[in-house]
Amino acid sequence: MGLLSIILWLILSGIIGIVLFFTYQTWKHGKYFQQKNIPYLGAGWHRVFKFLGGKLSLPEAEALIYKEALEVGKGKPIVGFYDLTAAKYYIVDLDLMRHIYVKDFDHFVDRRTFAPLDSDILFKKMLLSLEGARWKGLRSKLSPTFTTGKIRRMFSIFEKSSLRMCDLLRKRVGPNGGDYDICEAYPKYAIDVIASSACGVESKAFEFAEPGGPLSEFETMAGKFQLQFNLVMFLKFLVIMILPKLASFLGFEAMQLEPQKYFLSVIKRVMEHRRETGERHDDFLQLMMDAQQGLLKAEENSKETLEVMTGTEGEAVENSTKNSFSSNDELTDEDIVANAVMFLNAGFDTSQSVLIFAAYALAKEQDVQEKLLKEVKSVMDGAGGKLTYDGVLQMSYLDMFMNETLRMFPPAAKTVRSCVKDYQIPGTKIVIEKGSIVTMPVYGIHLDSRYYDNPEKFEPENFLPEKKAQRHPYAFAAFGHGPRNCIGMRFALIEVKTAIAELVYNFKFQPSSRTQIPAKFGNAATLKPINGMVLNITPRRDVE
Ligand code: HEM
Repeated sequence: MGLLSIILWLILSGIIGIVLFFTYQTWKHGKYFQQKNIPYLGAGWHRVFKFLGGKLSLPEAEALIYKEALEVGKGKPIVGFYDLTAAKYYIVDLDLMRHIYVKDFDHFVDRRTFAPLDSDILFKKMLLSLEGARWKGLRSKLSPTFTTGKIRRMFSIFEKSSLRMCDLLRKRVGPNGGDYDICEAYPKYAIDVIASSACGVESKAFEFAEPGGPLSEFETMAGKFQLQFNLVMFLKFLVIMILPKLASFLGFEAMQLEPQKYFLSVIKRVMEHRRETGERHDDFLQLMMDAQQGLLKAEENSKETLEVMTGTEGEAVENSTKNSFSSNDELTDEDIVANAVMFLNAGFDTSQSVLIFAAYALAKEQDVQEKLLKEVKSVMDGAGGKLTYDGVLQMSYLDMFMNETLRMFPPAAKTVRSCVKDYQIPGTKIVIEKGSIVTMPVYGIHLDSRYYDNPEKFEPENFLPEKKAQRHPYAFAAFGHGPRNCIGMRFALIEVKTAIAELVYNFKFQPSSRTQIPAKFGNAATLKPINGMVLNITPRRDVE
């Protein structure tokens, strides 16, 4: 037998081995759910092949899983499913979600565990990936930095960056307007805001804005964190999830090492400079440095800090849950740097995603844009054309508009929890065992006609106070819920509202002949259009 034949046999045996492995796992998990009398969705090979063949984007796959889960579940609150890495409980009932997110949170403190790889130097210290008591300690330390008072002090950062973005748009479309791919401007805005507010540095994103020219170093490095799922990435993550030791041996990383090292050195330098000079700034880095010194102690028990910490407003959280957050852990310099990078990463990707689809919705729904303009103009004209923090809070239609954008285009299609102690589903005999993974759909419920009359239609009125009051509060989950929800929610909402208010005040958005309607999604980690977002944008003369 020649060498070529041996290689071919080895490859063939490998493929057969992999197919047999996944087939066995699919069957094994099916048995597991069958014994528990839980409907089983299987591994969804049709979805996997369509996704790998480019026929189904990640968000579309999520929407399909939800649809199939409702069909297979036939009214049951929970469905079993195997995602090629583990068996998962898929929750389709909003009351059960409330239990998992909030009421019985003590059983679901962690996200999905996957051992951080040796190469991920910062990842393992980030709030996003920490677990148990260490996560609780850090969440309690970071919560005072995300209250509205702190965000108000950062407003000048949003304002400055949004004006820079308007200047860029004017340059690109000229005085008479033209077609423009908004996917160039929004990452610049998002990185400019988050560089100043999280890392205490200027991103220079708007200074490096020659068409076709290089991006600033900061923007380039942040861009390297953005994941695009293709076959290679899919296989890499499969190995990281199933065989973390092999992944470490092969030098795989969940988060790219080059930008981790870059941001580590940039932020450490800023911290050293501040310590040497005593210079202070209104940003997260300063707040974390203050927390390290114990200077935020007085605020740790304020009502708003508790709301940020537990992700709840007016929702009952067990006292045991609240109390378990207290921690004497020191905040180290490494913790500060890791979490500044995490804010950068979490804020950069999600905010630009929301802004892209907000602009798309404005262009497509001209009546919505007119209503929004009316509100923005009345508030900003009253302040001499200036946007203020209080002005943004006054804009109730803008608030509804942003929520509707987040409903139809949530950057994260699902949330995940890991069960940390056995949990009996209320009213049933079903026990979710410790170590199991629980998935809560976001995109699916946002498009469910049981919760929204006309879910495919963009209608900010869905968020009128009376409509919200009639709806289950968990039918909207763009920021997740409960103590493990998005800690940056308040910050993110002001950030995107500021940008949209400035843009609507200064420009008219219309579809161009190159606008893809309906929008088609790509396979980035957060919701993104597949081929950019070209819109027709015209400066409004009456505000020049
Ligand atoms: C519109 C923008 C944003 C959206 C839609 C968003 C959405 C989310 C979602 C869905 C989660 C998971 C929640 C859960 O599991 O229940 C999350 C977690 C998180 N987000 Fe955001 N996010 C946004 C912006 C930001 C910003 C600007 C920051 C920081 C400055 C941030 C920091 C975080 C952190 C640290 C976590 C993990 C919290 C924890 O594990 O305790 N996010 N976000």
